[in-house]
Amino acid sequence: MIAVEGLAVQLGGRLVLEDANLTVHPGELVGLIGPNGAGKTTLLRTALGLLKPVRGGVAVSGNMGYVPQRHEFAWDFPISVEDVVMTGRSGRLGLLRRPSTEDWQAVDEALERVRMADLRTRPVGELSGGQRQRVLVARALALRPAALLLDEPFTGLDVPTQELLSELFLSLAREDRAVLMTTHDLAGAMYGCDRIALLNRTVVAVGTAAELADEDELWMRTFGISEHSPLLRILKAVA
Ligand SMILES: Nc1ncnc2c1ncn2[C@@H]1O[C@H](COP(=O)(O)OP(=O)(O)OP(=O)(O)O)[C@@H](O)[C@H]1O
Repeated sequence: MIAVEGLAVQLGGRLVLEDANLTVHPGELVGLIGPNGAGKTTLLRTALGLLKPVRGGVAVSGNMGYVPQRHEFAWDFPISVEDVVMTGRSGRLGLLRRPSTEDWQAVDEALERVRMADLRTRPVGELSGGQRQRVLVARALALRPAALLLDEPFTGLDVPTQELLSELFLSLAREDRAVLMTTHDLAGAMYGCDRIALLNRTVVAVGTAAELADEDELWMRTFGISEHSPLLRILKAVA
């Protein structure tokens, strides 16, 4: 479970998150959405222990896997798919220890899970955007996490690839993991997630697509859009 409780985080002398509350249960995929600067990355970085809250906190039961934005990874580094996934075990490995049979088993499992086993010896620089995203997910899965944090996994991907990944994330959740994903693809999140959390300095609302689709005021306030925004119609269509 991922439990965000009364979370307040200050950056550069300014409160960027204030009294944020959100629970992600094992088995569910929750989409964290909000405008630029809403505090999505700040919330994830706090969950990872990289930022210290001024109040409240984020509690995670069990191992946590983190999938960073694709552009944060050095794809031109000459390294194979399986070696990148093995770096997900490095917390366990220590810097110098050789991978054990159990480490390789975990890597094999993770590669199978994202359907990348046949490309395991391929240099990562030769992969497509969708394949790279799968590699990053496998790397996070290599630690066999109970919770998974995904930071904007759909950015720059075509619609069929987004849909395949969305199915993958949902099935990873169904295997009893708590999965929290940030995204700017609002329609995709409404369609593909179990619940949506609207964030703008705090968690403004949490609910299923059906529960949130008709809350025009809420969307207008959170995203600063007008009542004529096509987004409002799109949300109703996908809910
Ligand atoms: N190191 C920093 N120092 C001061 N302010 C920061 C710092 N990092 C982020 N901020 C501010 O914190 C707020 C939240 O930023 P954050 O990156 O969490 O938003 P986000 O929702 O992830 O945005 P985006 O959708 O653009 O990625 C923003 O107003 C941002 O300017």
